[in-house]
Order: sequence, then structure tokens, then C-alpha cells
Amino acid sequence: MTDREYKFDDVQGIDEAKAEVQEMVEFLRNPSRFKKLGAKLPTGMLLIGPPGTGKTLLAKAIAGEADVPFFFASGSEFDEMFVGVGAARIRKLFEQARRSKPCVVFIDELDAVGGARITSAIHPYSRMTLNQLLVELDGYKELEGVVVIGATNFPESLDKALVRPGRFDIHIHIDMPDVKARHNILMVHSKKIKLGPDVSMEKLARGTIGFSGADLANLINQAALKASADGKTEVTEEDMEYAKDKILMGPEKKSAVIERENKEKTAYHEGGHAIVAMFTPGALPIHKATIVPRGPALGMVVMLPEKDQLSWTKKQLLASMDVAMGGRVAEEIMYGVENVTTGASSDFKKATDIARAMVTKYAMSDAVGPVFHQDKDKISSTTQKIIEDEIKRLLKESHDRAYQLLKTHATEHKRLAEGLLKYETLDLEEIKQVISGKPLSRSV
Ligand SMILES: Nc1ncnc2c1ncn2[C@@H]1O[C@H](COP(=O)(O)OP(=O)(O)OP(=O)(O)O)[C@@H](O)[C@H]1O
Ligand SMILES: [Zn+2]
Repeated sequence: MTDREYKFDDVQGIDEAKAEVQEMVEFLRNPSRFKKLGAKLPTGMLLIGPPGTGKTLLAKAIAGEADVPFFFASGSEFDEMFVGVGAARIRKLFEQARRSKPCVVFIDELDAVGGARITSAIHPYSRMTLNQLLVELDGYKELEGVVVIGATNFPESLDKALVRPGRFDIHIHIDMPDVKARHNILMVHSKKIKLGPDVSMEKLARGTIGFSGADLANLINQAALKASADGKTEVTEEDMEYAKDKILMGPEKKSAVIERENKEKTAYHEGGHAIVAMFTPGALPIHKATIVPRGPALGMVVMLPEKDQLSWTKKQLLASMDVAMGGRVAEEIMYGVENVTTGASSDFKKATDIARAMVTKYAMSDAVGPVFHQDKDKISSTTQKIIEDEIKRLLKESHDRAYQLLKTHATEHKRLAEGLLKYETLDLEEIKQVISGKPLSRSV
């Protein structure tokens, strides 16, 4: 298969990302028409996500869907000890691209070119490489019709200059696959092999939490190798289990085993946040809840709007505190105070930050009064004590509200946790359905 032959169907489980890049494909198919419409021409796009989740594959599929050439480069190739070599390679890459437009240029491991470490003494010439890349990106007139896609696992480490408007300014997040996504990825890759009748892809998808798309492709491949080594004509469940264990045994997959053990606790924890959010007036609406790990988080409840809100009422702030408390309180209720995990620490930080701001910045505490406290040092120790007591009181009251609410809605909480264990990711409509006790129509 050449790069041009990849299609969206080859990339599974990232429907949101695919929808977001659709416009890019339209543009590549007919750049001049796009220009006539007066639309803003897309140039740089950043794919952000953990290794092996299909970033490269998605970039290839964009080129494939638009039927345009695909140029691949990896940031680490530009990492040169000799002056000017990296910069020259960048120049050459873009020269080639301009000659072949419309086309896609993909730079994997963008952080290797544009990361913070480029200032380090062992990479003295890397700044030149980055500068050359910036120059190329800014020559948008010549670049018209060239779409530059970068990929990174560490967006925070990118040089700010790279993500400025007109450069890599469209950001698309790709997460680890949930059970449905894993199911679809397994289906795509198993098309190439002959499956025995005893293989259940659904079961395999359920048993592979913590596996990336690349891990799943590897699993199918290893199973096929095992089957053929054993002289079989089809791949059986036994081969799949063998391959799965082999991958799980690998050093990099230790975390997947741990995640599996934590799954139930995570489901109750995230379920706790979500239930409090559902039943507390003033709480932000939920977008989705998931127990698929992302970065250091074991799971999360995504609320809408995530960051655009400019002004908050006291009621909304209290609700946000309660939602943050809901995770830890859920663990307390389910497993007892002595068995709560450290996973709730960022929730406490969030609740505490809100409480502190309410008391010291928003004058939402009668005991402290309408004062804006900017600098801790200027506050008398008496006032400081009042402030700390107020924060404690707000947190304690929030904790108790969340506790009461989760006790009252214990049935819904249990249903939601079970739904999360089964489906891993649920959107708002599905959450509503699950907590009302109705089964979903999908099986994964
Ligand atoms: N979402 C997916 N759907 C189908 N196959 C996938 C998916 N993600 C990964 N794969 C399989 O894993 C292989 C490697 O994935 P890919 O190189 O696209 O990951 P990546 O996100 O670019 O990883 P890295 O960050 O390590 O470069 C793909 O060629 C494909 O076989
Ligand atoms: Zn939490």
C-alpha cells in the first residue's frame, strides 16, 4: 500500500478528529475553489496524542482522501550535530512540497525540532533548524496548497513561536482508544487475516484497555504469526490470548495492567463527578465521561464549556467545587475512607483553588467581607486565620453536599459506574439513558 492509498476507513476510533480534518481534505481537493470562496486557507495543523494512536495514519489518510502526495519527515532526522544540516533538510523538504502542491507535509515528533530542549548545549544548531521551519511556514503565499501537519506527544514542550496563528494553529487531540474504538481498530486489522469461529472481537476489545492502535495492530500480527508457526490455517482465540499476554508482558505495557485493576475504582470516581454534576443546579453541563486514561489522569468528566466562561456566579462556583469533590467522595462511600486513592489530589486542588478565590478575590464570604486580597504577606495573621477557616468551611460544606447527593443518588451512581465499566466512554445522552436504567443499544 502506498501512502496515497490510505483512507479514513483505515483509521478507526477517532471520529471527532476525522470530522475536524474534513475541511482540510476539501481544501486539498480543490485549493483554488476554496480561495475563491474567501475561506481562510488552512496551512498548519498539530495532531496531539500518545504514541501509536494513529497520528501518522490520519495524516496519510488526509492525503489519501484528497488524492495528493504525502511527504514524511521525522523531527529527529533534523537533529544534527553539524551546523546547517537540519536547516538544509527542512528547506529541501519544503522545496519538494511546493513543487508538488497540493500536497501534505507531515512532520512526526515535531518537538524534536521545536521543543524546549533545543536550547541545550548538546544541540547547538537546532535553533537554526527551528528558525528555518518558521521561515518556511511563514512563506504562506508559496505554500498555498501545502498542508503542513505536525505530530507531538508533548504539546507543552513546543516552542511558542511554532503554535502562533498562521503556523501550527489548528490543534487536534487524539486520545487512547476506548472499548468501541478498540473494537473497530481490531476489526480493521483483522480483515487481513483468517479468523477462527471462536474469536470474539468484542471480548478482545474489552480485555485490552490501555492498548493503543499500534498495540492492537501488533496484537493481530503476533497472533497471526503464532497461528502460522503452529501450522494452523486460521487464527484462534488461543492465538489472540497468547499475543495479548505477550504484549502485556512487555515493559511499556505495565501501565495497562495497573489500569485494568484500577478500572472499577476509576468508574466510581468519575461516576461520582458526573452524578454530582447531573444533579447540582448551576453545575456546567457534561460533555462526556470516560475511564480511558489520558496523560496522568485515569479518567475524566469533560464539561462544557471547558474554558470560555468569563464570569461565574457564586452558585456556579459552589457547584464546581461539589463536582470536583464528587470523585473522592465516591471513593469514600464505595471503598471506605481508609481505601481512598491519591487520584483525587488534583480534584482537591481544584476545589481548594475555587474556595480560596471565592474568599480572597470575589468577596463571597461574609466572615472575610468585601476585600480583595492580593498579597498574602500584607494580610495580618488574624485575617489569615479567618481566611483559612473560611476556606476550610467551604470545602467541608462542599464535601458534605457531595456526600449527601451521592447517597441520595446511589442507584444512579451505581448504574453509571457499571455503564462506564462496560462502555468506558459515555456522552451526555448515554449517561442519561444509563442512569435511568435503560440499556444502550450498542454492545461496545
Ligand atoms: N486509530 C487507528 N486505527 C487503525 N490502526 C491504527 C490506529 N492507530 C494506530 N494504528 C496502527 O498502528 C500503526 C502505527 O500508528 P501511527 O504510526 O499512525 O501512530 P502515531 O500516533 O503516529 O504514533 P507515534 O506517535 O509513535 O508516531 C498504524 O500504522 C496502524 O497499523
Ligand atoms: Zn477526579
